Amino acid sequence: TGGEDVITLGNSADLAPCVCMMDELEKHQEAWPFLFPVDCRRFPTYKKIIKKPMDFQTMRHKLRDNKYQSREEFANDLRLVCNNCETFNEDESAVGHAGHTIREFFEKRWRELCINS
Ligand SMILES: Cn1cc(C(=O)NCCN)ccc1=O
Repeated sequence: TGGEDVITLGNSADLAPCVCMMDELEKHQEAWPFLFPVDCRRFPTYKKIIKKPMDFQTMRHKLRDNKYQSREEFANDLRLVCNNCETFNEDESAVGHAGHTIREFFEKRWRELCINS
């Protein structure tokens, strides 16, 4: 009755770095394999092999709908996109190479956005 301690949850941090990163990811030259969910009609085995599909459109919708409780949840969805890509594609394939490029871009830029915010 008013005496309860207010517990502040550190993970409801400002999501501004996520919006900025989402903009940059969608514009990236190597984003093309990840802009929309993988088409399971073109790749019938995808849903069986990849248990948790993720893509940039889905991430953008989660941001819009306030589904991310923290920056880390957002970062982990991007890492899921890249891990799924490595599972399903050869490193030397066009899609596989794009996944490595997007991951390297993300990790470097994410540090810059989060440290200076
Ligand atoms: C992420 N990913 C994308 C594709 C693809 O071909 N996307 C269509 C682009 N127009 C294939 C396999 C895969 O893991």
